[in-house]
Amino acid sequence: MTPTFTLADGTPLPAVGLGTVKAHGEDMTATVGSALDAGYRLIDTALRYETEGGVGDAVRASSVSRDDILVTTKIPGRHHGYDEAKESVRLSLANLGLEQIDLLLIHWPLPKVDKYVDTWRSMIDMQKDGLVKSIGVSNFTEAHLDRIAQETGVLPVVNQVELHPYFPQADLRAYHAEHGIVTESWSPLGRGSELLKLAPIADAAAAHDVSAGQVVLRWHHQLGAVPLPKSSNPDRQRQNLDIFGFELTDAEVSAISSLERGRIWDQDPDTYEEF
Ligand SMILES: NC(=O)C1=CN([C@@H]2O[C@H](COP(=O)(O)OP(=O)(O)OC[C@H]3O[C@@H](n4cnc5c(N)ncnc54)[C@H](OP(=O)(O)O)[C@@H]3O)[C@@H](O)[C@H]2O)C=CC1
Ligand SMILES: O=C(O)C(=O)[C@@H](O)[C@H](O)C(=O)CO
Repeated sequence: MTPTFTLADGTPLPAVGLGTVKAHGEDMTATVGSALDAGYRLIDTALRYETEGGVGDAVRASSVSRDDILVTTKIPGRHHGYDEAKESVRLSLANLGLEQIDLLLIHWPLPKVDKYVDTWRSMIDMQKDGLVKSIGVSNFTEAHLDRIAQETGVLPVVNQVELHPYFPQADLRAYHAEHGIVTESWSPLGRGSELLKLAPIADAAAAHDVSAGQVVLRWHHQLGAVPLPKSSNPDRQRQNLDIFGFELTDAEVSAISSLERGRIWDQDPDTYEEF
């Protein structure tokens, strides 16, 4: 069984989840189905990915109990605002074919649009109404988190952010730890880039007789973050979940963190917009 973190609202969150940004032509129902068979219990989707249908089909078809699966989805920029957020959830529930969203996130803060506080208020109310179990955010900076805390008194239980060896996010992780927010890592493998071939990662893989991908995902775990690797390949899915049988040394963790050079895609949450 995959270990879990406990969210501030008491919900257990699996320590690794499956990302579902779709490769061209991919059958997401098959991808999520094989992941559930492999032991994944946390599935990350978004209205914007257009993969909610495949995720929901796989969850409903699976022999794994619905209660044991945690489905995350996200409110896109086009649905920021109090009423718009409710419409977003109505669409997501219909796409997923599920009664409740387990973890709902604001996908990006879009500070220039300046509606993320209203969106957050709507999510607080939807949680009270039982449409949504846990509420969190994605791509929020410390300033965005401070603002929703000040204006609503409610902190997110999760902040899902870009995090990989090129961008370890030490300051934001420290803020999260101080405020009881669990860090989720998006693009945890740097999208399977040349990053996986770099010396500190390849050396640790050889030392522990595991793959480079497993080393990077274990590095996330030892930083206290929950990686959401995407793979449609059943062998890599199993490998990406199998990171709890070895431990990186402090020196290996530091060497991997020292690869830091910044965001890969130049998506600064203060300025980046997508709808
Ligand atoms: N909140 C946000 O703003 C964002 C959230 N996300 C979420 O994070 C998830 C993961 O991020 P993503 O950008 O997909 O990138 P990842 O870092 O997860 O990389 C995915 C790529 O790596 C390959 N891969 C998977 N496992 C391995 C392995 N062990 N060794 C080598 N290559 C591997 C995959 O190919 P293959 O399928 O063939 O295995 C795929 O091409 C997304 O799917 C999405 O759910 C992503 C971006 C932004
Ligand atoms: O995949 C996501 O969740 C996103 O927010 C995307 O915008 C992602 O960052 C991307 O692919 C941008 O090119």
